[in-house]
Amino acid sequence: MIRLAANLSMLFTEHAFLDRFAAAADAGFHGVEYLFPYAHEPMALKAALQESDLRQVLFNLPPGDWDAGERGLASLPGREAEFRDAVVEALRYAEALDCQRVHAMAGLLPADADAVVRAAHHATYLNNLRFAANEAAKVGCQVLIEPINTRDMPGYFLSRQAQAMAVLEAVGADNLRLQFDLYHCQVMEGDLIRHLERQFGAIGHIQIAGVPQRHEPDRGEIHYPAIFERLESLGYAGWVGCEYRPAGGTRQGLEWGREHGLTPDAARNTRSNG
Ligand SMILES: O=C(O)C(=O)[C@@H](O)CO
Ligand SMILES: [Mg+2]
Repeated sequence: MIRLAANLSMLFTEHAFLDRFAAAADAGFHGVEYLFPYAHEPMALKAALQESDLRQVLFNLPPGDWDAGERGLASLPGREAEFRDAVVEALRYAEALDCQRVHAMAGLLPADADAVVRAAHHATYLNNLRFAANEAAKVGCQVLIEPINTRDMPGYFLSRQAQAMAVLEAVGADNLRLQFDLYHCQVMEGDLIRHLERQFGAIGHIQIAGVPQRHEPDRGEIHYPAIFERLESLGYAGWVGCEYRPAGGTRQGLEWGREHGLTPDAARNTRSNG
C-alpha cells in the first residue's frame, strides 16, 4: 500500500496553516509536507505534528526572495553564502521536526542565459549540492532535487529528468536523491512508468497531481492506478506527496484516496479513544 502525505501548502488551505495538520490527520493522512516551515517556530510545528500523530515528510530550503520571484538558490552563482545559510537553517528545522528530507530548489536562469551562463549555474549547482548533501548526512537527512516544468516556472534551471540524473551522478552522494514529481514529468516529457523504472533507485520522494490542471490525481490525463500498481510492484517504500490544488473543497476531493488507505476520521477516533 502506498503511503500518502498531504501537501499543506496546497491541501486544506480552507484552514489556517497550523490547523491544516489536524485537518490532514482527520482526513486519514499520516504524513505531511509543505513548501516552507520558516514562518513558524520549530516547536510550534512539532506540537502540531505531535497533536495529530503525523510525520513530517519533506519541506524546502529557504528559496531566496520568493515574493520577488526567486525560486531557490542552489544554482545561482554569487549566492553561495546565502545557500549555505539556507542549508543550515533547513537542517535546524529538519532535526527539530525529525524530518528526513529537504528539497533544495535550483533557482532560475536569466532569460538571456547563454551556454557560458548555463555552465556557471551547473558548476555552482554541483558545488552547492555537494555541500548540502555533506551537511545533511551529518544529521541523517536526504537532500532532494526536483525537475520542475518550465510552463509553470519559466526559466527554472532543473527541468528534465535526465538532467537531474546527470547531476545526481556527478555529485555522487548517497543522500542526494531525486524528488520525482509526476505532474512535472508529464508536462515536460510523459512516459511516466518508464521514467519511474529507470530512475527508481535514485528516488527519495514522489509527488502527484492531475495534469494539466494540477487538480486531484483522478482528474486529467494521468492514469494513477497504473502508476501506483507499478510503484507497489517495484517495492516503493517511501512517501507519495499529494501536491495538487483541489478543484473544490479538499475533503470532498479526497474520495480517490480511499482505496489507497485514506480513511477519514479513523485517526481522530483512535486519538480520542486514547
Ligand atoms: O512545485 C513543486 O512541485 C514542488 O515540489 C515545490 O517544492 C517547488 O515549488
Ligand atoms: Mg513537486
